[in-house]
Amino acid sequence: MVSSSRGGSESLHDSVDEALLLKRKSEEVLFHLNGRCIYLVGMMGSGKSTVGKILAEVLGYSCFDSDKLVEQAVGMPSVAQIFKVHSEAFFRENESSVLRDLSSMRRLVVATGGGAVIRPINWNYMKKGLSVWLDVPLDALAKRISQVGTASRPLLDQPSDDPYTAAFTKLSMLAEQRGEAYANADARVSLEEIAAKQGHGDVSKLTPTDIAIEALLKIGNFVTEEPAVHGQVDSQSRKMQAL
Ligand SMILES: Nc1ncnc2c1ncn2[C@@H]1O[C@H](COP(=O)(O)OP(=O)(O)O)[C@@H](O)[C@H]1O
Ligand SMILES: O=C(O)C1=C[C@@H](OP(=O)(O)O)[C@@H](O)[C@H](O)C1
Ligand SMILES: [Mg+2]
Repeated sequence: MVSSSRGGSESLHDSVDEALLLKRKSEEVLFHLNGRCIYLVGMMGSGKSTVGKILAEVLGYSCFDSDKLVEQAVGMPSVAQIFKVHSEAFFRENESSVLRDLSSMRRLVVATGGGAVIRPINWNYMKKGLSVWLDVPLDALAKRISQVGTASRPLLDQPSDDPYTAAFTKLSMLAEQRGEAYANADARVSLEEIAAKQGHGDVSKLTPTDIAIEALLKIGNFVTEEPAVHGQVDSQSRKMQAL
């Protein structure tokens, strides 16, 4: 579990509170999910792989990272190498095959690659489950990526004296090209909204656990508002049963 940066007993209480909140929220959504998979979408560096692991753990789901599955399928150690030896188009074909295979499975959290949203066929696969967009301001993405480096992200990997500005410029171009593609997701988790709710407005203070809690909240809103799914009881029927 990722704890906040505060120290001593305050930090311990925060961690316990977060863990309890995560558990409670996951129990609330599990019934309505009825085994459906969760697909995390969002730009490079938005935290899909990191938050995916937390969500899978609390939901008792398995976590898969589509980039890793493409590496396995192709038999190469990194996405960067696949782009270099083959091409982006080859990577995208394999990414779609991986998403197709995953779409017939249940109880998975899938951290997709940032570009998975651009192919309509991938949405056919992801719509078998529930998709969640991690919406992170470009400035925060560029800061994260310039800290960890771009070696594993070939679309951002250009030599530069100013890694932050280089990442920011390229991410802005990609965001423009991808337009509204991320907004096809069933639920949106906005880091700006979470930071505003916490009263500080600083997205860099949000832990992956904060984001996972918000994701469960948004998933909960989606699943309780959708029409009843076959074999499931909708929220109205549950209220009636409780009377
Ligand atoms: N909430 C967060 N705050 C700070 N750094 C984060 C947060 N979430 C993820 N990171 C870091 O940002 C980088 C990108 O995260 P990752 O989960 O790999 O994103 P994605 O899979 O969306 O590209 C990683 O180094 C990760 O440790
Ligand atoms: O946005 C993209 O087009 C890409 C995102 C990467 O995944 P992450 O979003 O996990 O970094 C990876 O699939 C590849 O480098 C291309
Ligand atoms: Mg990732």
